Amino acid sequence: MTTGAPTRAANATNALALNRKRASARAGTRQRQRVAAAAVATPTMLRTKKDMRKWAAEQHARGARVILVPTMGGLHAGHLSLIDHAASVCANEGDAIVVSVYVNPAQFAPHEDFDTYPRNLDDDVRLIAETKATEHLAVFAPQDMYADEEEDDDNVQPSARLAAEREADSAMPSTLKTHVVPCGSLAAGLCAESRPHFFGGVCTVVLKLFNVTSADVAVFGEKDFQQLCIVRAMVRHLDVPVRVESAPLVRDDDLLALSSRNRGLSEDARLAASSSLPVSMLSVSAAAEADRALTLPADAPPPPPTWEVASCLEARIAKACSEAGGEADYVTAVDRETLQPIGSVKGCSADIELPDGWTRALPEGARMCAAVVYGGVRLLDNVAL
Ligand SMILES: Nc1ncnc2c1ncn2[C@@H]1O[C@H](COP(=O)(O)OP(=O)(O)OP(=O)(O)O)[C@@H](O)[C@H]1O
Ligand SMILES: CC(C)(CO)[C@@H](O)C(=O)[O-]
Ligand code: BAL
Repeated sequence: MTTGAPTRAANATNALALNRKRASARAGTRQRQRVAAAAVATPTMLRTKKDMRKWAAEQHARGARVILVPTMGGLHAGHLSLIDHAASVCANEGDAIVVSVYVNPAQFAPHEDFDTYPRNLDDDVRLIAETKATEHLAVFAPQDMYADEEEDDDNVQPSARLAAEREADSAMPSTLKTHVVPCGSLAAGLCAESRPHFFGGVCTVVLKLFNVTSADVAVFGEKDFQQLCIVRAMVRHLDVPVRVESAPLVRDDDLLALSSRNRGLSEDARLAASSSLPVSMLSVSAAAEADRALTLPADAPPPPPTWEVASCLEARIAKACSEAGGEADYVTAVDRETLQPIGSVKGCSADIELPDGWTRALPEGARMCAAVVYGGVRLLDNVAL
């Protein structure tokens, strides 16, 4: 950045400090809730769709709502913040929370990390139990997610059933003939470009989870911003009777967005990632916030065109990441509702000279989204602009 750099740097530092303060306040809230609910029992384990449906029916029969927190396991404080959000923001007294733990084969391409994705159900259940989020807490870790119940009736030999479950749990099952594939611009760019199969797999399993859990409310994290937008759209377009709630992105102490895949980073890759991706993202976010508050003299030059500002910010983040050894899959400023890019298709130089207050050219509701690969691990981040 060229002009006003000290102010922007100070703002970036403040934003980082604020982020840490918020994280610690959230941890404090969680701690208080744990103390308040210290007598709560361990969660109910549900391993089949049938058991899940029975538990949900029992909750509804006593007048409670079912709040679903879908995850793929490998739980960390980002996931726990969703459970906190479910308990402290979404739930009324007596409502039930079910956390699903399922590594969904349908959202992985054959060359992706399905086999090595972190799986440790015992640890996950322990962490969920420690939240003591509510008295009515369950873990749904299905062994028969893609089993076809029409075919899978009581006459099926146990060995055949086991084989079907293994298939369903280890690869995209050949029996799955119906998929939910989101179309349109929300599912056209960002992650969909390098993972074209991804959102079809996500929507298929999320709709199945909504149906099997009979969820009234479901909580998703803003860390997976495009996923959240696509799930919201699916619910609207297919009239799914579930209220979708979102919880803010949670960062680790080194500011990296918490993610199950972070545990695949080597020490060097972790340092490279944390020193470039979140720092550059939070800096541009802080710069945009500071510029909006800036009072410019009447004779100040007009800001450059929107596309140029957005492209320049993208280029600066991509440059910071690549200098640290990251490989940007995308760094794209989008409208937060439509996910339409607001930069230029061609992009621009990271070093372009721009006047004071220049990020004011950005439209309301712009969001910077990025996916960057460090040491073979693909990390997501996004910030408001
Ligand atoms: N750091 C985070 N802050 C807020 N929500 C998060 C965070 N990490 C994950 N979530 C949310 O948790 C839910 C389950 O995500 P998932 O189990 O895929 O975890 P993940 O850490 O995102 O894993 P991955 O490494 O595969 O991206 C999603 O709604 C996701 O947005
Ligand atoms: C929503 C989800 C649990 C579906 O498998 C997954 O995509 C995730 O963990 O974000
Ligand atoms: N949270 C994203 C899950 C995935 O990458 O498959």
